[in-house]
Amino acid sequence: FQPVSYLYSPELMREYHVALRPQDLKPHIFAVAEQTYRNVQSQIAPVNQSIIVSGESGAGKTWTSRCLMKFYASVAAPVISPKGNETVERIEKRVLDSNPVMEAFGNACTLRNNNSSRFGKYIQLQLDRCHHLTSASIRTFLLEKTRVAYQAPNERNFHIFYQITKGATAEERLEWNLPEGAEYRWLPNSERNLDEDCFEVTRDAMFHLGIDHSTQNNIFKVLSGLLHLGNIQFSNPVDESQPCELEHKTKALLHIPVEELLESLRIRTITAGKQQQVFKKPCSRAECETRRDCLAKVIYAKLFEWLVLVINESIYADPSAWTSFIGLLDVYGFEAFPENNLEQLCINYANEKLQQHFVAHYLKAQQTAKRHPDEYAAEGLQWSFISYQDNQKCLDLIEGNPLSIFSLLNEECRLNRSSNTDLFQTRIEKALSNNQCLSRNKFSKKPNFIISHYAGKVCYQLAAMVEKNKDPIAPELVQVLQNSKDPLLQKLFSVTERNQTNIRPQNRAAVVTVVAKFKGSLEHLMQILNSTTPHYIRCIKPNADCKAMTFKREEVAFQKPFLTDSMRSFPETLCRALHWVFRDLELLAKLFSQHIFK
Ligand SMILES: Nc1ncnc2c1ncn2[C@@H]1O[C@H](COP(=O)(O)OP(=O)(O)OP(=O)(O)O)[C@@H](O)[C@H]1O
Repeated sequence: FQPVSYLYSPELMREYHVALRPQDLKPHIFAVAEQTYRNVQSQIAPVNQSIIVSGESGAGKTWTSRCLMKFYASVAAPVISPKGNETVERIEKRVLDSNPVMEAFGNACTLRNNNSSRFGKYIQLQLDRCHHLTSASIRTFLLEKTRVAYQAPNERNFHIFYQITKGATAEERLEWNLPEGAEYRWLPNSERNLDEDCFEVTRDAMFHLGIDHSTQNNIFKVLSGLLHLGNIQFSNPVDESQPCELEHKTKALLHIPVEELLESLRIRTITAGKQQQVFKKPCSRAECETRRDCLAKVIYAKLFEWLVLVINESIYADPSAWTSFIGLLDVYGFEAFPENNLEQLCINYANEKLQQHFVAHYLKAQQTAKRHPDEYAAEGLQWSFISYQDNQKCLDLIEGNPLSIFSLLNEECRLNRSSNTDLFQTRIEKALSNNQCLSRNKFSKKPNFIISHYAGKVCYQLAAMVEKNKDPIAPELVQVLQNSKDPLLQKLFSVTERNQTNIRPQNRAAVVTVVAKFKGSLEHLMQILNSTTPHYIRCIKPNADCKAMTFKREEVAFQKPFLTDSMRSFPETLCRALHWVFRDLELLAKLFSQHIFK
């Protein structure tokens, strides 16, 4: 939590790059980076490489990924600039510039980390025949879009909202409708100033990536519109047949006439009967709020998706221009909050998958090491048995066929059952009770289930989980966005985009659920990872309070990367010994400091 500049300096990069045997130097992420690069150069199959950066929230995954990108931008930089074109930034600069933009829009201050990535990222650095960086591509996973409209206590919205409200010039404030000192409900804890609030860095990077000033202006105006949308508050009408009232008057937002906007938020259109008759029904206050939040989330998610597309266009090259790649994976770490829902289930599922990948690779590496088979045989251990047992059980519970949490969640969505969570809890328990990874917090009144993950137990709340999985958007809301006169919104919600949004089906046609989409994209990622030579970097957080130069042994020991439940029994003697030595030392240290000195 304190930059140590020489640790990541260009000189040190060079030292690892030119070393005869980088592994003989001090352990460093540059040693891993250099080994990975040499693997590509050696051309031994599989030539393509991946570095999987893992660790809990705030441990340093994003920081490490940034350093790795800088390393390759330095050691694999192309010798000449592309076609001598001075107006285009060099590829390595554009690749590095993707970081501040993605972080401004996709990171936020959470309880665990001031700069927490709220999305997963896989970046492929593509190299030509001479192993020079020619291009790159970025794939993102599941942005936590709920954060736009809801921020947990003591957390913040995405950084970009603070950047525009703090960094806009007087003229821009006028143009973007962001008066000085105005208050926004969706901008909590804005009095906290973070390094991540720097607007200039984001703007410069956007410009280098080809997002001109006028498009930037448009983006920031839309973001300001979202902040104003969050200030719209509804109250119950005196006459229930009337739409909800507004607590304060509101002006036109997002280039949508105010009447049109309010109608879409407060009145539901129902099409029913054989003749497809259209009825209009005022929404309850809670429904109005849900629709308002939904509108903000769908806009922000589309904007983020579009930004990734623009960045990709800026760093893209035709596949004929490159021959190999190094992939860097930086996904959100394992999460266990006091309240967990669908977002955490997906994040932890991703981590479970990666852990399985790690365990499989680690075991394979051990298996191929000459001396090992006898050792295992002596202990009566079988490979196939050890590899996956706990991990696989947990994955079976989450995504297995035919019955799993995911399949039951999808079934609830398909049958449009979302309100009775008690019944859903019973259904889960009935269907999956034979899986030892499943349990329940019996002391909690709220319907829930507990999954015993490789990294620990997590209790998930069932309330709203089915609805989140459906992620529906009312057709009226899409329509209002399609009718907006805002050029960016027109682009994001062009009529052809219609099919890609989960418009709430009038009939019960299947919706593509969040978990189905997430599972699909993760499986695709695993296929890519499985076709590469993997390398792992495990980040360890020195203390949970993010304090500079503070190293808490107990907290560090708890993050031990190897001794997960499935690994504890393997290879038994070694792991058991290590595990107990570690624990005994901790215990002794504690006893020593607490009692003996006293
Ligand atoms: N090598 C380092 N040197 C100094 N500070 C560091 C280092 N690595 C991480 N940090 C500090 O820790 C903070 C958290 O790191 P980072 O954002 O990379 O965590 P993360 O693992 O990506 O977390 P999340 O899963 O929440 O996204 C950084 O903002 C920085 O202050």
